[in-house]
Amino acid sequence: MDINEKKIEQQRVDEVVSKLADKIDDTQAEYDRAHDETKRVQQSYSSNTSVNYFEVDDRIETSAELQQQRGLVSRLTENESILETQLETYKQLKKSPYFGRIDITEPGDDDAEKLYIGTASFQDKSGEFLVYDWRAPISSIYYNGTLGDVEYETPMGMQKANLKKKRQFQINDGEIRNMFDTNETVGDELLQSALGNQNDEYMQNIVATIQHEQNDIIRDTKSDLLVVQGVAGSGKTSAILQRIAFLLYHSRDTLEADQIILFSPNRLFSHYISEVLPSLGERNMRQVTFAEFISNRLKGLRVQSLFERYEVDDTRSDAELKVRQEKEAGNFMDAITSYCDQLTPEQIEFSNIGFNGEAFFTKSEIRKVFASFPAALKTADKFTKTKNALIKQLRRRIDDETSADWVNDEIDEMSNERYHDLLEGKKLGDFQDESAERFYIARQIVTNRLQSVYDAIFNNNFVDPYLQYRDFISQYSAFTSATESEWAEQIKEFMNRIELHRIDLDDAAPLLYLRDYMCGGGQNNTMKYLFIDEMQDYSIAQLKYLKYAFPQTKWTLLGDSEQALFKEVETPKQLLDRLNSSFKTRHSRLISLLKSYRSTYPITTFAKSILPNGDDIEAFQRDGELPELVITDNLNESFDQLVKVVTKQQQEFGTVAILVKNVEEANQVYEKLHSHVDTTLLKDADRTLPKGVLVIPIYLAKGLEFDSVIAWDVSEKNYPNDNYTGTLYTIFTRAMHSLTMISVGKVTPIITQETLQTNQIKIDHTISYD
Ligand SMILES: Nc1ncnc2c1ncn2[C@@H]1O[C@H](COP(=O)(O)OP(=O)(O)OP(=O)(O)O)[C@@H](O)[C@H]1O
Repeated sequence: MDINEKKIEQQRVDEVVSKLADKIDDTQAEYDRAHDETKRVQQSYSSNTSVNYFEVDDRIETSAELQQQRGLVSRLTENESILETQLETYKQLKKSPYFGRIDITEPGDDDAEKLYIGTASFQDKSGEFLVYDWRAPISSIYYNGTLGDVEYETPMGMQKANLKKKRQFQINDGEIRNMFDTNETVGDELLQSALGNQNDEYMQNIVATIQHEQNDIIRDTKSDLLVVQGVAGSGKTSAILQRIAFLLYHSRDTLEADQIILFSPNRLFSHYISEVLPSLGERNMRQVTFAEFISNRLKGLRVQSLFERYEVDDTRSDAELKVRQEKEAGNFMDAITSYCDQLTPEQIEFSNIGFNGEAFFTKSEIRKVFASFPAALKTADKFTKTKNALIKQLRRRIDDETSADWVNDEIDEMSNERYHDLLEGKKLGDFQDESAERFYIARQIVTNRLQSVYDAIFNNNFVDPYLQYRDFISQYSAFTSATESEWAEQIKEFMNRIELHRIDLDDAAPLLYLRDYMCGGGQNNTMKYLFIDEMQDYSIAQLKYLKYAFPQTKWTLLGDSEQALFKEVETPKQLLDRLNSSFKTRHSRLISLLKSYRSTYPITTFAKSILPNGDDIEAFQRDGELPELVITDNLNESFDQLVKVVTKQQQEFGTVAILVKNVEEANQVYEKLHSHVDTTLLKDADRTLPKGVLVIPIYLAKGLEFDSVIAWDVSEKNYPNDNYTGTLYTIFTRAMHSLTMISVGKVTPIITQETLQTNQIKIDHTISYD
């Protein structure tokens, strides 16, 4: 490109950077002022709380004043945090103000307008946009349009324009490192350079290089159910994160970050992606793993995690697997719905509500209340009415108790502070006289004492969901592929686990659904968007439960049917058919991503060769070494080779991940390795991903990537059949730059002779790195 052109662009960058510097100074001053103000109010707030509370009037006035002050402090803090975010955004922009430029003409106007696009928008004092946010409607031209006539969507409808030029920049610390004009979505040069970098502790945002098909996912605002089937490394996770940032911008008046929930595969992954949204000036959405979410709702029970389940999967009997398959199907959940709809009072497993070791409400009292409502009402409505009736009875008993001696004694001995706390929210004039106030306080005391009874009613603890689930299964079992005795055995096991306060993953979603649907609870109506990454790891029953739990959400499901661990690979079509028959949504859309960006060309080419439909996957053209396969005669030799490979890889790469099948293997490899090389063994509970040499069971490495991957023991013994294709594929595709496989003896049949002969990999029997 013309040297002069680059000079002109650098001048513009300098101007923008200088204006940003001014803006940073102004915002910093404003922030400092806001901070001082908050501090001042907070100080006067704490001195106000120490006034004396002896006189009734004073007491009540203080309470009202305090509330007002609390409101003021929270408004000031909010203002302060807005300024802080702005400051952070301007500082980021100053380093790299933009990455793209588009020159467009509007219909009827021949003068081309130059628009610069960056991670956030920036206006000068006159209000002129020096940088457009990448999410602004007009910026979509940068991602979608090729030169010529283009259209972009605005709140007022589609607009036309003519795209004259598209230019890309790489700007670091205010210096243009690279710039070129392109007609593509985003030219390969920039992408090459982004992908050539070494792996980082945190995932990076990709806004400068978003690809056309990824842009479709990011900017979709119409679908209620958006399903993305994307091959490994195709940018699914990246796309969801930029999508969240886009939605927060697009619906900024109506959508908050905590109305978005992302179900992620594991905690390491949560940490790995945690910086993407802040780097775009947005707050993180809520993030949770499915096991965490379920455990929260089943307090008191230890829910089996997906990892624990993988660990015991090999030991499951056929009967267990058959029953499990039934429990994971959509039909099972549908049957729960009908079962609950038809329950009679006699069939419901009520239990006593206790207090101080005695029954406060007996189950027969509760059943009687329940049965008093019209049979035609929905079961959940009858539950709500039952709860209201019980709460009414509880209130009456509270009123009766307020004049008890113990209550009077407690008031007399109460400190002023406590008295004041109990008066919280009351205003001057709310009480007629002192005895009314005393009655109010007495009521508060008894209410607090009986809080556990109230909680038990509120939380539906007057029904035993486990016995109810057992009853449901005993009715359901007759109509399934498993025999009644097979079911009976599983129910027994289920009840045994409950005794030990444990529950298997496949029982958790149906049990919760039964409890919540029957009692009419467990729904979150404020959440607006739900994202599920690695959707292939969810059963339809689990998805159905989430659909019930978040009825008002739009769904984005992402996954790769080929990366299903420890089960046969399901074709995308099969997976989608299952989803479609369960999610009867009005606007659903399927987007397929077939291009893989993460790994080098040779790694992707090899990895896809083990898949039945691998030919559909397109490898991004990035050079690298051929994957290497080391075959040894025995375990000891394999460990020796492992040490050599690790030592060599370490010289070149920041992270070397040894990916293994399960915890047992992880321990074994770690034990052998750590005396030779500094090694970290990663466990389920780990939340951060260190650099260096790591040993990780594959299910913990889902969604992650590493500079160099060593696939441990890819032998026939370890991966005997097609059930492991998805597992191996997931392992291979974690590698960004280098992949080495070590096999103790004969290689797994998943890597076929044909693959081995087609010269896409380097095979060594005994390799030496001397
Ligand atoms: N448009 C892009 N620009 C730059 N980098 C990209 C782009 N798309 C994807 N990448 C990079 O490719 C790698 C894989 O992306 P990501 O993890 O989002 O893929 P994925 O489909 O979720 O993968 P998997 O299913 O294998 O976990 C990441 O390093 C990501 O930064």
